[in-house]
Amino acid sequence: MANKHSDYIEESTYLEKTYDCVDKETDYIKKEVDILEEKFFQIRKASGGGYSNDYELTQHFWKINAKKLNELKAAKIKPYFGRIDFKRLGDDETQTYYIGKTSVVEKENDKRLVIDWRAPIASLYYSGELGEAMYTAPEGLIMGDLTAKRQYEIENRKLINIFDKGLTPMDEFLQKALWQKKDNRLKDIVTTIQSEQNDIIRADRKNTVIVQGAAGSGKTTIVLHRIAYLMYTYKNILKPENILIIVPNNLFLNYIRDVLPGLGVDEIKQSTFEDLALKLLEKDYSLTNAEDKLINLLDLQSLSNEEKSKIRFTSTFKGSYLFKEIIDKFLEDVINNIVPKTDFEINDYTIYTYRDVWKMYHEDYSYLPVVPRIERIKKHFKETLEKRINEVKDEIHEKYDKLADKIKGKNSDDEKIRENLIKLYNERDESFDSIDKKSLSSLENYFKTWTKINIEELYKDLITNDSLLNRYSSGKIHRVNIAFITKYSKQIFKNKYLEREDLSPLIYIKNKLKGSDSLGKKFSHIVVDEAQDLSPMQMLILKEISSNNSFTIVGDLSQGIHSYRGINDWNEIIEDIFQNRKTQYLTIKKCYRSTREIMNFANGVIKSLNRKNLPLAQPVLRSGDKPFVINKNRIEDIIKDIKEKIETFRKKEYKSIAIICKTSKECDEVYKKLKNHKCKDIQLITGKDIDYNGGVVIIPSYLAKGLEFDIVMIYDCSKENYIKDELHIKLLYVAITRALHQLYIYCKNNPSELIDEVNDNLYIKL
Ligand SMILES: Nc1ncnc2c1ncn2[C@@H]1O[C@H](COP(=O)(O)OP(=O)(O)OP(=O)(O)O)[C@@H](O)[C@H]1O
Repeated sequence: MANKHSDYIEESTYLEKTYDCVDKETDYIKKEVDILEEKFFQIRKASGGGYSNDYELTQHFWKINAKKLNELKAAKIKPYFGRIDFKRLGDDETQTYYIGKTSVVEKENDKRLVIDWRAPIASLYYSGELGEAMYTAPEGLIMGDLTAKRQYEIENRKLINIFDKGLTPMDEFLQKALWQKKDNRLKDIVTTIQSEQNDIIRADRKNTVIVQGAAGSGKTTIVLHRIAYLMYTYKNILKPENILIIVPNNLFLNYIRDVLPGLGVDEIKQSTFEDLALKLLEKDYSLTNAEDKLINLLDLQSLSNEEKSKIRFTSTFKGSYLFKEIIDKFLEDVINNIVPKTDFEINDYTIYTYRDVWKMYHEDYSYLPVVPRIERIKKHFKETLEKRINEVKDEIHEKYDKLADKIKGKNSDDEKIRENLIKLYNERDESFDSIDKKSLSSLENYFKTWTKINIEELYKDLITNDSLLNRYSSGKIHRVNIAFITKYSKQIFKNKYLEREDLSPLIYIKNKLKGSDSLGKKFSHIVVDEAQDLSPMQMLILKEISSNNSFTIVGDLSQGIHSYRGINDWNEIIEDIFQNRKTQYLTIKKCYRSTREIMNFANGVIKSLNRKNLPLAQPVLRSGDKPFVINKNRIEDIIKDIKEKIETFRKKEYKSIAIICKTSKECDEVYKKLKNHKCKDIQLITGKDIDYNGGVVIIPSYLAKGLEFDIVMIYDCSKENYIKDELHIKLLYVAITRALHQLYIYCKNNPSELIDEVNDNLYIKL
């Protein structure tokens, strides 16, 4: 216990002093907030609700104070959790640093009692070993000697425990955190960030950081902490509205929504790729249901294997780098054929020759994307038209002057000459008039002869046209596959839909033809979670809306249940999309979510994939029950067992229990059956836009991806329901790795081959 520690009295005094400071600071800021709120009221009254500079300024200070007050609220519970003693090379004295979620400063003497966990030196707390140590600060690498590393357990303003690195196992602290029961929200981990996680959180902002992380290794948690770190470290450069997080669905968005505000970061833009894509396209396309394709691929009856493989191929193709190259070639031809091979004429007088226009289009303005280029040329024409017409008129003048000279030189009487000259000059003036009158309409008509650019039509032309795809793919795709792609796409478009795989090529075309400005503002940092489900083409689009290639991309290929439209190898992204420029590839293997037994079992299942380049997750620390595989002859008996287990776990106060099914249809069936058995308070999640409320939930595994539950029961993992193919292996792996403490797998009659192949020492058969 802490009171047996030799530094207990000293540490307790420091804690009291810190609490004192937090209390005082809180009182001070509360008063400031009151004053500012009163000021608000007065300004509003005086300005009658109108805009005022003073109001903006007051609001700015109010926001800063309200944020600090929030941070102090957390500090009031626990002002710090760790400490390091560090002697900088060349210094005589060792300095002590207490580390907390937010800094605490003594106003009177400006003394920092607690430093923020994101401060450069705090990195030593997470990654430094006792002895020689170093960390990176804005001024460069700082070397020195790390003489102590300490953790504190504080409850109700009292010091409960002190752990010293080297004397007590530091894992104890982490163990306690991991044994906690989880509710419906992800939590921050500032007190227990591990060294390999710290490296990702603090990785160079300018790099494209790509992380392959095992299930439960903390990827989601880490990226959120990385954002908090970046916002703190680069507060003068990064604005929250310029940071973007891409998440798989809205359920997931709700699941992570407390973490960033808890770390003092607000107003970060978070979106699914589809929502973002529709905004970039500025059109409200109707999309086919995102999960329908997966459900079709999982259905073991409706489609033949050949059909499934073609559907998979079409999805892969639409998101591939190869398709990007095909689009490039196709657009090159479109762009080269926009300008008609004719002169711009008015009344047979050439205002601009085809050669002039060609030069403008292919040389003078070729630096512009084609749509703004055409606009620029139109503008140029309008600006110079009058001058050009005057030049043409001068030529006409000359022509008529010559004609007049001829008339004058003729041997006719004066009256005749006069008549002819009047006729000639009238003709000339009429011609001038006509040119003037027709100038604008001729210009318009001339541009009407240019090929029209309609992004949607261009895309649909390409993806539904066998000969175009054949021509531009240069034999890289088999004709049979092309025929399927075009037929399949026609069918979707006929029903006035697009599928999500169509969105990125459309944006790509828009970007190519209209330029990246047409995609709106650029982001200074983009985070992609569950990145294995995004295609190379989607990554390319994200790259287009990034101002600097500053990315944090995390995912797990073992969980790539959408691998038919996602990424199968991180090298595809590193080489094709980011072209090896400033990319940093990292792997994290340790799983913090599930017990060792659950993770060993999950590894047994994923081994069936036979992928040598996929590192297995390393289970750490916690040990619990082996997973239970429960075999019943009747579905009714499975339901009864699930019901009994729910009742038992509820009594044990587990906060989150999931029954994970293969599809939403299966979820509906289980839900009805449990209801018939009077099993109450169960939430059914099958669609999108839903928030998990905690407690018992029935959910398909593709929606459970990213989430976690104290107890997981997998419904019907029988031979007929889970076959040995890539999709089923990954789906089962995802379901298993959602469990923190206990896992039950139900099978009707016989377990799936995927379970049979796991070493039977790794689970208990019931
Ligand atoms: N250093 C840590 N200390 C305490 N808990 C941690 C730590 N790292 C991760 N965790 C916990 O492990 C669980 C898994 O984290 P998270 O969901 O971020 O992992 P993930 O890699 O995104 O998982 P998946 O890919 O399987 O969805 C969470 O409960 C998280 O709080």
